[in-house]
Amino acid sequence: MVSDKGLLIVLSGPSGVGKGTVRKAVFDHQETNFKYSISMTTRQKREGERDGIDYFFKSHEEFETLIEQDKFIEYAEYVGNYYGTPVDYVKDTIADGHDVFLEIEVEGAKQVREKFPDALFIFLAPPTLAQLEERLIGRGTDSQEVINHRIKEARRELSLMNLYDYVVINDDVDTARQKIQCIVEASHLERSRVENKLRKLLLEANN
Ligand SMILES: Nc1ncnc2c1ncn2[C@@H]1O[C@H](COP(=O)(O)OP(=O)(O)OP(=O)(O)O)[C@@H](O)[C@H]1O
Ligand SMILES: Nc1nc2c(ncn2[C@@H]2O[C@H](COP(=O)(O)O)[C@@H](O)[C@H]2O)c(=O)[nH]1
Repeated sequence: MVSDKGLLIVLSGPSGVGKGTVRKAVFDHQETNFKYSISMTTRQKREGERDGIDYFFKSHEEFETLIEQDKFIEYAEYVGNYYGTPVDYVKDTIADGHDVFLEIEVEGAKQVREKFPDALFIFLAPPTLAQLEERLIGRGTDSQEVINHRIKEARRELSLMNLYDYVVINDDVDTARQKIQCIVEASHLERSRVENKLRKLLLEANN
């Protein structure tokens, strides 16, 4: 029985689609049981980003040592940098009964699927590629060269959205937020239903 455990929620989608924006809207909107797993990365800190809040910023060497020590649930190289999800935080937080949100790219999500088949996989898609590029430009955090590289990755990532349990189009932040909340709620209800059925079957088998 796993009913006292939290749900692992994986939110993927191309860079700039709005994963962070929508996730913050979900967290701000309701009293949640959600926790956000802060990733580790070797990417340079952007203006305004804080270590331990946006990411845990690591050197290349530090990250590779953590890989050797098996400290990640998943990790991937994306546009020249490593990104990874710390294993201890996720396992402990789920065990404490909290739902944990991961915001990760698709290669990492595939690794999570292998290790946590019961996790919930949601793909956030842009209305169009042109709007995705506009969002990346509008965010003002990356050079045009990096944006071009991210858009190239986005084409590949969009071709893999069928691997996810749900696809939500982020045309409007509040609508996307509501859809994600409904999906999470429905997943909890479904999990309770299956667990109740299992419990009943076990009771019957023991009598
Ligand atoms: N529905 C939307 N309509 C218009 N702009 C949006 C929408 N959602 C997010 N944005 C804007 O798009 C930009 C990228 O959003 P955000 O940083 O949340 O993307 P992300 O998917 O988390 O990116 P990354 O994966 O690179 O961290 C931001 O400037 C944000 O304000
Ligand atoms: N596989 C993982 N991908 C991650 C993780 N943390 C973030 N990301 C994804 O990387 C890209 C780029 O992020 P940015 O902050 O440089 O814009 C984006 O798609 C993120 O979702 C992680 O732990 N593992």
